[in-house]
Amino acid sequence: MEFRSDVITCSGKYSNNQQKLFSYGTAGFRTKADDLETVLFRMGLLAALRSKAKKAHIGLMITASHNPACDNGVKLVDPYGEMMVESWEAHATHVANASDDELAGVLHCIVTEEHITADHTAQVVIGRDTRPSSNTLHAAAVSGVEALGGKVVDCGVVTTPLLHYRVRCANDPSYGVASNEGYTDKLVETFLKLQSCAQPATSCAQPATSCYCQDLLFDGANGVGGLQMAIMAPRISQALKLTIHNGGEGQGVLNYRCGADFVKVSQSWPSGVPATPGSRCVSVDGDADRVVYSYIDELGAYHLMDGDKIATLVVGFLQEQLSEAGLALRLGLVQTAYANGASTAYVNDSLKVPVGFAKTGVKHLHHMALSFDIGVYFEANGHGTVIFSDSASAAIKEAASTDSPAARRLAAVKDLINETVGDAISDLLLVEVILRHRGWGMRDWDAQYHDMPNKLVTVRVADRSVFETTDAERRCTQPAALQPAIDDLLSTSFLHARARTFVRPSGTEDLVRVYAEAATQSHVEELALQVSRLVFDLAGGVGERP
Ligand SMILES: CC(=O)N[C@H]1[C@@H](OP(=O)(O)O)O[C@H](CO)[C@@H](O)[C@@H]1O
Ligand SMILES: [Mg+2]
Repeated sequence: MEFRSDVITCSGKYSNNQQKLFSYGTAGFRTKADDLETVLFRMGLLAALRSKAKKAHIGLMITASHNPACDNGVKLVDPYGEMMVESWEAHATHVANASDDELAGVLHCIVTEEHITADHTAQVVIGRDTRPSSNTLHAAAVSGVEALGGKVVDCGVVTTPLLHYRVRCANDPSYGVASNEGYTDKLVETFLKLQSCAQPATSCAQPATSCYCQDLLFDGANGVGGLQMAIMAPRISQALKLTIHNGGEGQGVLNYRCGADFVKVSQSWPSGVPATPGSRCVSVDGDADRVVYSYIDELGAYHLMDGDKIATLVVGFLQEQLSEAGLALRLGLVQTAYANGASTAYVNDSLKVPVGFAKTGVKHLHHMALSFDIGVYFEANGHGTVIFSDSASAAIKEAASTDSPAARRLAAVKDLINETVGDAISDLLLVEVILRHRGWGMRDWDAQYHDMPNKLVTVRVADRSVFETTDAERRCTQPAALQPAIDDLLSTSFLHARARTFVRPSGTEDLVRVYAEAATQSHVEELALQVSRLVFDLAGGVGERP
């Protein structure tokens, strides 16, 4: 293939004039939007090459998720709607950082290494979020795809999970209709079907005694999730009465003091949503791939229901349905080190469902979840979904053709779930199906287990690349002196505090994260402080010592 320099810079319009180095991380490229135009053009080029390599539609999503409105980002999506394979992340980093003169050489190397031939016309499915910069970046990405003779399927302003769905359907029509309406229809219709057949479970045999409440406040983070929900809410109102706040129609600032990330990190109610005792709220993030719930009890106290609470609810439900349907499928949960220890203990000890631990970042969780017949995976921050193996799907389908209500419910639940990636809207509909089925109010759900007090803090160091971890990031191997010092702390001052702590470098920001969990809040505060100081002292902390 030929890469003429005027073509691969769009006659100089997309030149690399930057000193800045980009790195394709856990969430693709993510930084200040002003720095990204050439990167987006080049990701258009790369997406076209990936499409040629796979002879399939490839996805390109323009978003910076929960980051501030001034940021933006891009990530590529592989044919089945999954995150782009790790081996191409290095290609992405090389392409983004090449000088204009180097670029043709870098693209040639990719073509050779990946055995790409010119015979397939590239097809790239592009979506963008509501950020002001997304239009310009979209134009750059389209130009990149077209520069290599590729075709663009433009999804417009969509949630990240909708884009993943569109890519999957474009390559695998059995998954659903490849349009934005197809996604909406699939979720709406399956949800309504499930709500009508989800009778309260045996523990709550009388519908009259159900504590389930149909009223739900929706916090859209002032982003694209609110727009999508505005389309769906009227169509599901007979089963779920959603009131949309922070809806993304331009009245509030994206992700500012609202949305799933704000709610999880600050453990507080989102601004822009009326806070009245007894109310419950679901928050999604800026691109609607994460979801957390909150409620205010009758006494006015705030409660967070994070990704761990959602995961345990889903695992318990699936386990019960599998058993009722007489299906012996291997169900498992995948968490990260950030999962609250009480949630892990609940799933392991009470539900007797195996729990695996993966590194942070959904691609790692997704990969591990594939080892189960039905793999549930969730990050504590609310990003997660359920995936079904082919054999599990076939077994459920077959059982559903008999008159087993549980098997039919499982089959419908599988349709409601977006298996490609965590999907805030699909996940929240699933939560509502389960709560209604169980006849549960928020307190019932919350009572499954009680969170251990915990704290997540950050420390700035001169060079976070000196950190190395093992055991799903739960232990630090470099800097060498750090883990022994942490172990010493745990076996002395915190010996009887049921304490757990770990340190890992962020994959998305220039800092190191310290997580601490213990029996009491004061132990947690002290542990987080002591470990932060160890990091600062032993790993080149910069700025003020914690
Ligand atoms: C503790 C935490 O919430 N970490 C987040 C954050 O990763 P870091 O590598 O910790 O910066 O961003 C990731 C991408 O959105 C998300 O997958 C992950 O859960
Ligand atoms: Mg997100």
